[in-house]
Amino acid sequence: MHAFNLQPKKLSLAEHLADLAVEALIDEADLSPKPALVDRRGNGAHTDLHLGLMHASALSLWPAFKEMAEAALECGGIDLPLREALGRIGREGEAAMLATTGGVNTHRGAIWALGLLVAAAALAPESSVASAVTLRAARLALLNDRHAPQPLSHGAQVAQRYGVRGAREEAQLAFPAVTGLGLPQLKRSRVAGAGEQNARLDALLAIMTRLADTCVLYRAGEAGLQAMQQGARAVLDAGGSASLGGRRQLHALDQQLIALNASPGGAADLLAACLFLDRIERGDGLFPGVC
Ligand SMILES: CC(C)(COP(=O)(O)OP(=O)(O)OC[C@H]1O[C@@H](n2cnc3c(N)ncnc32)[C@H](O[C@H]2O[C@H](COP(=O)(O)OP(=O)(O)OP(=O)(O)O)[C@@H](O)[C@H]2O)[C@@H]1O)[C@@H](O)C(=O)NCCC(=O)NCCS
Ligand SMILES: Nc1ncnc2[nH]cnc12
Repeated sequence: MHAFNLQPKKLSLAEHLADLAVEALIDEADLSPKPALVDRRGNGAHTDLHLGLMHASALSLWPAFKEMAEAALECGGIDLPLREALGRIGREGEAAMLATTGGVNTHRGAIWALGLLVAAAALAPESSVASAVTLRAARLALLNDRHAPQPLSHGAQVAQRYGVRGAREEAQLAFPAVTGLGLPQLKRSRVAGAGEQNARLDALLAIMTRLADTCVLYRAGEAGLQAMQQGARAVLDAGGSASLGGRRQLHALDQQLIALNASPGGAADLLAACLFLDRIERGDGLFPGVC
């Protein structure tokens, strides 16, 4: 074989979906300036995370996403064996992530959301509208994985204390923060000429206006959640990330959330889900070259 083989590699559908999921995670991590999150500027409200670690974590998840898509293709329908296979692969993915990051939780919520969406996309590649993919993902999330451990996670603790819906319910409801807030805002900002990076920031902010982000609640309580939701609303009301007024509000929100130690990690995961669905919906090279 030639040292430089410039022929594009033919990807299987599962490999292609895994590529799209990892690209969505890397695009989310790189997007800047995100309030209190890790980005190209720095570590936001985090002491144990940095951009290189987010990239390494995203790359470590490629085999898990590929395996989830393969499991869906093999099962061919929404049933308990598929749900339990996804749970097992998801837990293995979490272990690979923790081994890569030295024990830091970088993408737990993203494995859950993107894992379900990758499987849902593989189940019916011809039905790639976001609302259809998220509905299939919800049907998977509603099935009870009998082997799932029941740890007292941050999300579970916060759900008990504040009675909010977390990552599990977001998926079971077909990702309303993504289909009802993030994706519509992404499209609106693009149409308004905001530019791609600003449109993605606006999508993140739209998600933040309403999400009960259990990371924020765990770290900063209800005051932190209120600051996140109201601050995100203020950026959008001031004209969004592409406007000077919006940028001033965004800077203020970044400072405020860092001071409160309130990192919106759940919203960041859902932005990655939004970018994944956007690519699938637009068919960005989804099937050409895929075997
Ligand atoms: C069903 C699970 C999602 C478990 O959910 P649960 O709520 O019980 O567990 P958590 O461990 O709290 O993880 C949920 C993660 O989801 C993100 N998230 C938060 N709020 C929402 C929301 N409203 N909607 C959607 N997603 C949300 C968030 O992930 C991001 O934050 C992570 C950092 O969070 P945290 O651990 O709290 O970290 P820090 O505050 O930084 O901790 P310290 O440094 O202070 O210690 C980061 O990783 C982002 O990803 C939540 O963390 C599901 O995970 C599950 O059951 N998994 C088992 C395997 C499985 O079945 N997989 C299925 C494969 S498809
Ligand atoms: N960019 C980011 N910063 C911090 N936590 C995250 N969880 C997912 N993406 C994140």
